[in-house]
Amino acid sequence: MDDRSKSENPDNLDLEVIPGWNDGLEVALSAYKGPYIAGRVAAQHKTVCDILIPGGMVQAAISGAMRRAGKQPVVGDFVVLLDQAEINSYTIVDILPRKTCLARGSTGDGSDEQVIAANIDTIFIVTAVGNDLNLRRLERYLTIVYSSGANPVILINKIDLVDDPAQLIQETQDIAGDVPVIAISALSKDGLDKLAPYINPAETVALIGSSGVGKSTLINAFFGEAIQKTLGVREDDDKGKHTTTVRQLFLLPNGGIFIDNPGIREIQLGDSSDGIDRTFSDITDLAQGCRFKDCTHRDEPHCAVQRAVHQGLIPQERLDSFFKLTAELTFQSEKAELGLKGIEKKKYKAISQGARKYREFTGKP
Ligand SMILES: Nc1nc2c(ncn2[C@@H]2O[C@H](COP(=O)(O)OP(=O)(O)OP(=O)(O)O)[C@@H](O)[C@H]2O)c(=O)[nH]1
Ligand SMILES: [Zn+2]
Repeated sequence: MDDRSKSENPDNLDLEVIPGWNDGLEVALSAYKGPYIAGRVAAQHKTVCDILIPGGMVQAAISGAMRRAGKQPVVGDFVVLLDQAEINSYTIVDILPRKTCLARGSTGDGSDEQVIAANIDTIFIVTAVGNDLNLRRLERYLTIVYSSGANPVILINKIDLVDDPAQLIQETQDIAGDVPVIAISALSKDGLDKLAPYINPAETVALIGSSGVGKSTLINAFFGEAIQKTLGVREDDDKGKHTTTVRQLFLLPNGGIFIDNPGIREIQLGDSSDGIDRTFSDITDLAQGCRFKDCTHRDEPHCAVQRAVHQGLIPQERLDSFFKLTAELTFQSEKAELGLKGIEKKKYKAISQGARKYREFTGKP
């Protein structure tokens, strides 16, 4: 194998296969005949991507045709590269089908969707005891993860700060359905062993959660040592100096893959009624029993959802959260359609009213 434009191999970058590669991708790639190879995007820069290929890391820009088609690879993508040995370069010519797709700002119709990362299998939603443990916020994150197609796992961090976490875990499990809820302390490393079943060879994981919940601490505690040693992205610039790129995709010792980047860290609710339906499957299931097909579950007669709330089967706060997330999606689509700034004001008014009602209802600040 030649080593043109390949980075120096820092640690065990001697990959024989592309991390996360599978038979389905092999089939997709087989449509390409000729000097094409596959790779996986490890980091995205302004004009080029760092791409893992068997044997190392290369940099490649996207082809003109892809640019014109508005196709932009993101971290985690499997791509097809044109290998132009004669001019010492690789060009990204296609993105192989994405299994999952983490996006923000979607209107649900895909028009202004901004994809942040692709092909993540499992997303750890990190929250922490104390102020951050907000069930409504968790519903929001669950919606994001379901929309992406990845499997959610909820982590309650900083468990060292409470005496008896049982109730917190139960409350969280109540809104989480089948989603695993795991109590951990990134600081004392308590419970970290329970994450292992979700980190499997050739599977890709990522963390989301608000600022301060302990994502960096967890990465250092759980992935840290492993990550420092692997996939150090070092490149030689043309003067032979090393430049360090921001790492975004890491290989774990068991062959698992971990993706971390600022876009994922900053993700907010973006997407798709599909995610809402799954997060609130209790409500959408009940809605089948409403008399009116277009029931809004607010004040229609014979509303099965309202009935369940009155019977105490569904907490009012959960229904409010459902309303809020649904309204937010509608808002995003309206905004995209009309491009009106004025809607922003309407939104903030509605949200602050919603928040006030929530406070009145729960007595929580
Ligand atoms: N008591 C306790 N503190 C923790 C734990 N994990 C993290 N912290 C503390 O929480 C603070 C925030 O942790 P970070 O790891 O920086 O949080 P983050 O989620 O990465 O925050 P951003 O970088 O803003 O996204 C730090 O002071 C940590 O030391 C834990 O398990 N227990
Ligand atoms: Zn109804």
